[in-house]
Order: sequence, then structure tokens, then C-alpha cells
Amino acid sequence: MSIAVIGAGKWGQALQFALSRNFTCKITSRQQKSIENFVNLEEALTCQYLIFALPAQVVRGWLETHFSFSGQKILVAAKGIEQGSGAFLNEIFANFVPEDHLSFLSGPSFASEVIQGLPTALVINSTNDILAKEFASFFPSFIKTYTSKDVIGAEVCGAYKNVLAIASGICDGLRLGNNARASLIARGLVEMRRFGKYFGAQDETFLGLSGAGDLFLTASSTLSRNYRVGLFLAEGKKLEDILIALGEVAEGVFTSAAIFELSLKHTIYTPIAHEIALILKGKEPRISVKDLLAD
Ligand SMILES: NC(=O)c1ccc[n+]([C@@H]2O[C@H](COP(=O)([O-])OP(=O)(O)OC[C@H]3O[C@@H](n4cnc5c(N)ncnc54)[C@H](O)[C@@H]3O)[C@@H](O)[C@H]2O)c1
Ligand SMILES: O=P(O)(O)OC[C@H](O)CO
Repeated sequence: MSIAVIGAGKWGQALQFALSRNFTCKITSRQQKSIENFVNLEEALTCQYLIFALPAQVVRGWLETHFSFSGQKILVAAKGIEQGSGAFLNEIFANFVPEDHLSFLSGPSFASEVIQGLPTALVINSTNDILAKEFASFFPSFIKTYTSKDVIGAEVCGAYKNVLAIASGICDGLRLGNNARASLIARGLVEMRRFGKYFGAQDETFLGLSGAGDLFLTASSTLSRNYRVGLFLAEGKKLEDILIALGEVAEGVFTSAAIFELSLKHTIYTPIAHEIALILKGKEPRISVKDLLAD
């Protein structure tokens, strides 16, 4: 069995750490890094199993430039919707990989905790149940794995919760209180369910690890990059400066624009994501709060 992680950022390295408990797990990235079992891209691409831990916004370009399908089984670990096209990752990957070779990872998973071997529970989502079970079996005992066929549900949850985490960071940054944050998260869950149902997601996904699990985690911790973006926006910092200081990807910034466009196109009521998209374009957060309360 050969397995490789594509992308050696925070999440790629944490996944390689976890999968190395039971197997030799290779890793590659565009810059050479001194990590055990780091290999060049050509070698990584010969592996039977590939895990993609690249930011959602670069996935299409990366696949076009580097990837040619030769039977590899894929687990996509990114969480986001492509800005501009509004494409979900499963739609992008479908241009390059047959559906029965594709699976998607979801659930509460701060890389900084996974890389310490702290426990969590994750979901492998695939229309191919055998593939999902195969990937699920690779994870070490400190990660409990479940499988699901609700690919679009898991994708919407993983992407949408990043936008809601920005909202939650803004709420806390403005010191609106615990009641406000709980209200925001609860209404956010309703909103992301409404959005997901439009695209065919199953109800139970929103109440499980991929939905409520990952949302509660990300929207209530400074370990979340997206939540921290919200905190800094509330302090009046410029988005450009926040992202430079962060130095890592905050997918919610791009996903909020994608949700904004998709919601307008399909007439889906998404007030929180709508306000976050406007705040990221310069709207004053306190005015957004007033508008949300009045809506
Ligand atoms: N960090 C986490 O806790 C975590 C957990 C679950 C899911 N994710 C998701 O995983 C994805 C990656 O996140 P991360 O935390 O590893 O981000 P990161 O910012 O730590 O790392 C991103 C990596 O992608 C590489 N990269 C960027 N543009 C590239 C390009 N054009 N070609 C090749 N490589 C490129 C960077 O060099 C970097 O190594 C995101 O979608 C994120 O939402 C992250
Ligand atoms: O740090 P964030 O906000 O990108 O969140 C990381 C993970 O998605 C949490 O499950």
C-alpha cells in the first residue's frame, strides 16, 4: 500500500503525522521541506492513495497543471467553495477523477491538535462506500472515523462553517456577549442547512460531525484562522493586513464570496453569509449586526 499527502501546510503535515502511525505516508509540496518521507511530486503521484491538502482556491489550477489520472484513489481534505465559479470541490475533481475514486474528509479537526495526537472523530464521505471504508481504516486509533455517502452535505458544512466562524469572531471581537454568539451559531446552522438542502445535502449531516461538530469547533476557538480573521475585522484591521499577518489560508474569506454569488443566483436566503461577504468588501461590522437583527 502506498499513500501520499499533496500539500505540506498545517493540515497536510497533521494528516501525514496521523497516517504515519500505521503506514509509511509520503508528503510533497511545491517547496522542499525537511519532513520525514518528504518526496518530490513525481514520486508522490505514483502512490495508490493520494490525500489533497491544498487550499480550495488553488485545486483546479493544480490539477490542470500537475495531475493525470492513472487509477489513484483520492481523499480531498480541503474545505471551501471556489470563488468566481461557485464550484464545489467534488465538481472540480470530477473533471479529473472518476467519481468512484473520490472521497472527501470532514469533521472537527484543528491541525494543531491532530499533530499532537489528541483525539477527534472524522467522516470520510464518498458515493463509493468501499473506498470510504478503505480510507477510514487508514486512520490511527486516536481518530475515530465514520463514513457517509453525503458528499455535497459534507462539503457544504466544511465550507460554510468557515464563513460562520468569521461571523462568530466578529461577534466576539465586538464584545456582543455569549447570548449573541450562541444565537449567531444556531441561526448559522439553520442557514447552512437551508443552503445545503438546495444542493441536495441530507438533513442528518448538519447535526453530525461534519455540520454541528465542525461549526461549534471553528466558531468558538481562537485556534481557528477564520475566527481570528473575524476578531481582527471587528478591531477595524484591514482584510489585506489580516491575511498577511495570518500567513495561512482562511478559506471563509473566499467561500463567503462564492456563497454570496450562489445564493443570489439560486435565490437562497443566506443573511449571515451575505453580511460577511459585505464586511469583507468594507462594510462596517456594527452596521451588519444592526441589519441582521432587523432582517
Ligand atoms: N489547518 C487545519 O486545521 C485544517 C483542518 C481541516 C481542513 N483544513 C483545510 O485544508 C486546506 C489546507 O489548509 P492548511 O491548513 O494546510 O493551509 P496552510 O495555509 O497551512 O497550507 C497551505 C499549503 O498549500 C500550499 N499551496 C498554496 N498554494 C499552492 C499552489 N498554487 N500550488 C501548490 N501548493 C500551494 C502552501 O504552500 C501551503 O503549504 C484548506 O482548505 C483548509 O480549510 C485545514
Ligand atoms: O483554522 P480554520 O478556521 O481553517 O479551521 C480548521 C478546521 O477546518 C477545523 O475543523
